[in-house]
Amino acid sequence: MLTTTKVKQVAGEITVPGDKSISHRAVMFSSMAKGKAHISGFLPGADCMSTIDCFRKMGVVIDHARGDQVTVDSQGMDGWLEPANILDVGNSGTTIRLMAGILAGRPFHSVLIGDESIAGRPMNRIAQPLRELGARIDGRGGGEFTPLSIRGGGLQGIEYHSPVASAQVKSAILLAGLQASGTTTIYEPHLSRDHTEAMLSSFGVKLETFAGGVSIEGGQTLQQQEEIHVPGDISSAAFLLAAAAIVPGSNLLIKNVGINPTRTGILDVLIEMGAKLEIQNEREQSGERVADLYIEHAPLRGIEISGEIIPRLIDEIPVIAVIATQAEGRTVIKDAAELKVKETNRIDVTVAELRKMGASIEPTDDGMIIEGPRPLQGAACHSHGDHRIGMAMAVAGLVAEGETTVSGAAAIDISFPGFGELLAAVVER
Ligand SMILES: O=C(O)C1=C[C@@H](OP(=O)(O)O)[C@@H](O)[C@H](O)C1
Ligand SMILES: C=C(OP(=O)(O)O)C(=O)O
Repeated sequence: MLTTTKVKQVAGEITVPGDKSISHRAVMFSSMAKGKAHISGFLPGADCMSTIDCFRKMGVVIDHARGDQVTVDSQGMDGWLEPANILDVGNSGTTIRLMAGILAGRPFHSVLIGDESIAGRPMNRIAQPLRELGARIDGRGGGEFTPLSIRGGGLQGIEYHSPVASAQVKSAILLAGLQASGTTTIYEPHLSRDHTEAMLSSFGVKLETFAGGVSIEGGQTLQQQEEIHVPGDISSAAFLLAAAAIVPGSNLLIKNVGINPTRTGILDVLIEMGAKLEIQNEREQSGERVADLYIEHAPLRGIEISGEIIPRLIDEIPVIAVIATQAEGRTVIKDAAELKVKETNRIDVTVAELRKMGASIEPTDDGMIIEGPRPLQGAACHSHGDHRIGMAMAVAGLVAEGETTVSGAAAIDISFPGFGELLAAVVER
């Protein structure tokens, strides 16, 4: 259980754990390449540990002796063993969908399962295009749900128009396309995070990105990277930025955060809402933009958030709703129906939990509407097993009268181990 109470200030200089999306890909791509890679800044969260576990089951030697340091030693994809047992992705949507794309190209049989939350998340969004590429994929409910059974190999490139702006869909198809004959092209309605494209490029794979999509030529070999540096996760930084944005008198510096433009919607939103935010010391590291983020509290106003920005802040919406409760006026979040198929239905769960604290928040078909500012009262909140909900409610507790308890806080370890301790270190009571 995590408990928070009203604080006087949020202040300090901190770093946050490594980026989850980039950590997954660092393990995946160095396992696909032949040779040894060292990863620093790796996120030792439960989701990325699930990814490590899957590759170990195929014979890749992965050493994770210290928190954020990982060494991968692989024979390359052609040297992987057909897994003798099921591959368990735990709570990780990124692991199951990207693994499915990778395994679709392997000439063997594999079975992917996950936890209860994964069991309810849609898989035909990847299984159907992977079948078009030639993989044999089946699962419960006509292939929509886990367990997913994959018999891969013999792929042929396709052209695919994705109905959703999803990096997991795009990545699964690109990773299968890399193992197919001919060209694979994927079009997406808005640009989703492009860490797969960026990291594949640093492994020497040629991709062609253009407005609306990306193409990959099959049969290319990944060149092992000796060193991969993972920046701090902007999606984790978002909870601390939100805390500083809503608690009057706050000032916080978060160093070494990834600021890939496909992820910085939260920064655009904070600036538009009126927070004083500075992006300092911008630089490049392992093919990704990195910077230090400085934020000061300032009066906030409600805004509309919709369209192309949604995929650039999709995981930050629960905490954006928390910020909106403290902003003057109405915040409208639209075009975010994808929230319904995350670890929980994040529209319903965000609304239910924030209402317990006295927020004025209405769910809509594709988002939510929040009226602010509203004084919040401490409440008995629940993560519903969703890390981002747990952290969002803990942040809301920093401006609420009385005590806010978050049960099911263990889920926070999925993406942000040490969150409670870090938050405690920057608040002044
Ligand atoms: O590719 C990734 O690393 C991710 C993509 C997003 O999911 P979708 O692709 O389903 O939008 C995001 O919500 C998830 O946390 C991580
Ligand atoms: C949706 C998320 O992750 P995943 O899809 O990998 O489970 C998340 O981290 O908020």
